[in-house]
Amino acid sequence: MAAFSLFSSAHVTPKPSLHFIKASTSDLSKTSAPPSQPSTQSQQPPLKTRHNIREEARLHNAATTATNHPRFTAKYVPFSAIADPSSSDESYSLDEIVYRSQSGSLLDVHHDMAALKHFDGAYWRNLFDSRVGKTTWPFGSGVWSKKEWVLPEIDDDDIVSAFEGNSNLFWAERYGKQFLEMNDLWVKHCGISHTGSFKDLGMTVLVSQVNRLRKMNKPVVGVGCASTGDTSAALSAYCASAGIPSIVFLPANKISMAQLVQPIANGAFVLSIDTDFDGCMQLIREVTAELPIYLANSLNSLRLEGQKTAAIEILQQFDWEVPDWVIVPGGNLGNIYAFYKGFSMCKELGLVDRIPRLVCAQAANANPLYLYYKSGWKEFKPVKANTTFASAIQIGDPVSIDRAVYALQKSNGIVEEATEEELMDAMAQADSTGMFTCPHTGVALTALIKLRRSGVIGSTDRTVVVSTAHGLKFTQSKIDYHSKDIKDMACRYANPPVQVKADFGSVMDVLKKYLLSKSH
Ligand SMILES: Cc1ncc(COP(=O)(O)O)c(C=O)c1O
Ligand SMILES: N[C@@H](CCOP(=O)(O)O)C(=O)O
Repeated sequence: MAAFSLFSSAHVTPKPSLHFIKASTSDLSKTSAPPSQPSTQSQQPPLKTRHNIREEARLHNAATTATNHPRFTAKYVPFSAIADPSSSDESYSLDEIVYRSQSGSLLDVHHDMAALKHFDGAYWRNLFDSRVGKTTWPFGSGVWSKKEWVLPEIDDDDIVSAFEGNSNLFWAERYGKQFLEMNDLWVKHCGISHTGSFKDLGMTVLVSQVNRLRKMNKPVVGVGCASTGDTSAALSAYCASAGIPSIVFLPANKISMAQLVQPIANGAFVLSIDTDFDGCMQLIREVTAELPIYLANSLNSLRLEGQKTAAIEILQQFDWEVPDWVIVPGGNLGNIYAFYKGFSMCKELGLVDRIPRLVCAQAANANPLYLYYKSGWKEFKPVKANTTFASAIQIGDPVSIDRAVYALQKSNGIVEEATEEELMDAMAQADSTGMFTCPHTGVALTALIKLRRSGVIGSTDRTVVVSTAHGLKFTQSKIDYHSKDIKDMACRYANPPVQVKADFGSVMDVLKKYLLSKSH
């Protein structure tokens, strides 16, 4: 009770106003500089006199803030109005604490596209390319290197970043040739990241905005999420780095040990709740409506602004050539929309002339989107999600269902599903060619296998599979598979260790047998 009274004065979430609140004059002075090329090495002070990269950014911004460039801005609009933002006058400043529109629909971050269009596609391509691989604050991050398209108005000093993004786009040469007769297959390793999943891309944006809100004395005491393990890991790491309290709701016994230990190690307040992810999501929504805890799930559209940069990055890594297909595993369904948004902004702003076809891949044990797609988008029914090795997508009532449908319809997309055996076999096959994938990537690879077999994806189609988490977070599933310790699963690609006596003869015998099996 005492704890409750602590919050009573800050208890009420400020009422969303109908109109976008213009930044105050003091805010204006904080707005980002117009896009400019980062200083070259020779313009920088010699290493000895450099303070730190935040200070350098401050000095640089002070020197380059000019008035003859358009000011880039962004605001929340109802998701239902994204196709035609002028059809609704409902909008909110990103400095408001609001997650839903008046009618209860999702929100979207809408950028002032007219201002961004003052620069042509070549300008943006060159600007983004010029920032890759540098330590210039905050552009060393793959997310913040696209700052003008993400959170254009945030002060560089408020940004909380681990220089996330810029993840490896891996040419899956052997996997493609050996299993799929493909020569242009790529895996975007979003899991090779600070906390081991793509969630870092969105969380740097959300926690940076929270940092700004707290400096503005907005009522945000902590940040909270429901999670299947990856969102909570990212939230707790970024909050810990900024000194902001984080609160995570986890479904008891439904996430991997490696994921569970991440928020614990980063000092989050961890609630293990006897329900599933959908139950935790419901609870965090109720709690964040009552307490000054900012909601960090992808229901909050800020997250998707960071996640969309993975799509821009893919185009950049292909030297702005557009792949034919991008396959993304889907759970709460924010990410598939984030990819669509990244690609479509690149098209609208002239960086590329088309967008790829998107495939969303679900586990058959948690497949509400797949069922909806198969019904011809007639009727959406949430499902009770069953246990799956792809535990991070064990979600039956995805919050971003409308976003996902929009993304798929606009990209001539497809939804596929993977059984437990299919996803584990696909993961094991990929690993056997040198990757170390997570089961969710196994779901995406299964979608690819099915679409190749049916001829929908051709052998020369340039295809990107999005790997969403690091395999090291899911070692128990690999141990079970390679021990052939999974009920009703053949584990056809298991590679268990060979027990051998500690004498030369026994070791030679097994080695000769092995070498013989490899010699033809
Ligand atoms: C590893 C992993 N892959 C895929 C997903 C699916 O992403 P989304 O919820 O945005 O559909 C999640 C989270 O849900 C995840 O943690
Ligand atoms: N896989 C997610 C589930 C929640 O998704 P979110 O993108 O809405 O936060 C997780 O790791 O928690």
